[in-house]
Amino acid sequence: MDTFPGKVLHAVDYRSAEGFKGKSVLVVGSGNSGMEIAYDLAVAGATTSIVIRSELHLVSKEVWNVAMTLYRYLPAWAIDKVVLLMCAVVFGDTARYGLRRPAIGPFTAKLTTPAYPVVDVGTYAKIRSGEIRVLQAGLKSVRGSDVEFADGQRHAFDAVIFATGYRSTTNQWLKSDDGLIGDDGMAARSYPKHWKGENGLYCAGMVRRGIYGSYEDAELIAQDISKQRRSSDSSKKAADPTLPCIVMHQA
Ligand SMILES: NC(=O)C1=CN([C@@H]2O[C@H](COP(=O)(O)OP(=O)(O)OC[C@H]3O[C@@H](n4cnc5c(N)ncnc54)[C@H](OP(=O)(O)O)[C@@H]3O)[C@@H](O)[C@H]2O)C=CC1
Ligand SMILES: O=C(O)C(=O)Cc1c[nH]c2ccccc12
Repeated sequence: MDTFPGKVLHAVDYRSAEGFKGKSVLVVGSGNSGMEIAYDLAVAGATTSIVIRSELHLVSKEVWNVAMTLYRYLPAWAIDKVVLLMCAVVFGDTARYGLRRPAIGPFTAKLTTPAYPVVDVGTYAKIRSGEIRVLQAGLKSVRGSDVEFADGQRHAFDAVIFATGYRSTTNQWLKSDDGLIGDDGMAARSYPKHWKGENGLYCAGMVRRGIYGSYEDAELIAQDISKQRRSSDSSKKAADPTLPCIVMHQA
């Protein structure tokens, strides 16, 4: 990227499409961040391309709301069938436009892997109309404003936005050796034994179980803190001077 003359930023620093109107912008990464940023850029009048190098499940907010509701009543494989059927009606065959679906169903994937579906905010309509161009191979090299892709395509861009995801920084600031946090900065132990460490250390939302997973952790932690307060009150001992510490992360 040293020779690239244009603007380069990571999604974390993206605020708006201001300054990108009329520019040719490459978005690298097709998670929820990349797909939302590509939409934002296209609406603002940027000539937008997005790198989608892997399979992904595109869903709509409405379809995913149904999936989350069905979780109380149906097993994951059945929810997958319902979701894929509804998505076929809403989107048609997404693979025609470079959005190939994984073999594993979207709900099974959410429960058993870190992969979360992409919730369409209007990006798909712009891909279908050709307003957003899909590039199906990763970056190979950059020479000046020319970007070469792994499939041999070459295109010139004025700006590149890396929506390539995040790493947890917990281990940079937290010294803990009780095995609560793993080397990757996420929970070391697996669900449902992941949330409570020693000496009032807890973690919430660190096992990639979505928004509802964070909410369950938060409830368990609040109950645990409240239980300890009650037991120290009843024995009339001085309150434990250790304050609880909660590490939170949404991924
Ligand atoms: N509205 C919402 O609900 C939103 C939710 N989120 C959530 O926040 C979290 C972070 O999302 P996000 O920032 O999108 O990150 P993600 O980790 O979800 O996605 C990263 C994307 O970058 C791609 N990528 C990584 N490295 C490269 C590379 N070298 N070349 C090409 N592609 C690459 C990945 O593809 P590959 O799979 O091939 O590695 C993937 O498509 C997720 O849990 C997401 O669901 C984020 C934004 C909005
Ligand atoms: O907690 C989760 O994993 C969720 O998927 C929460 C959720 C429920 N309905 C939605 C619709 C769009 C995006 C997320 C959700």
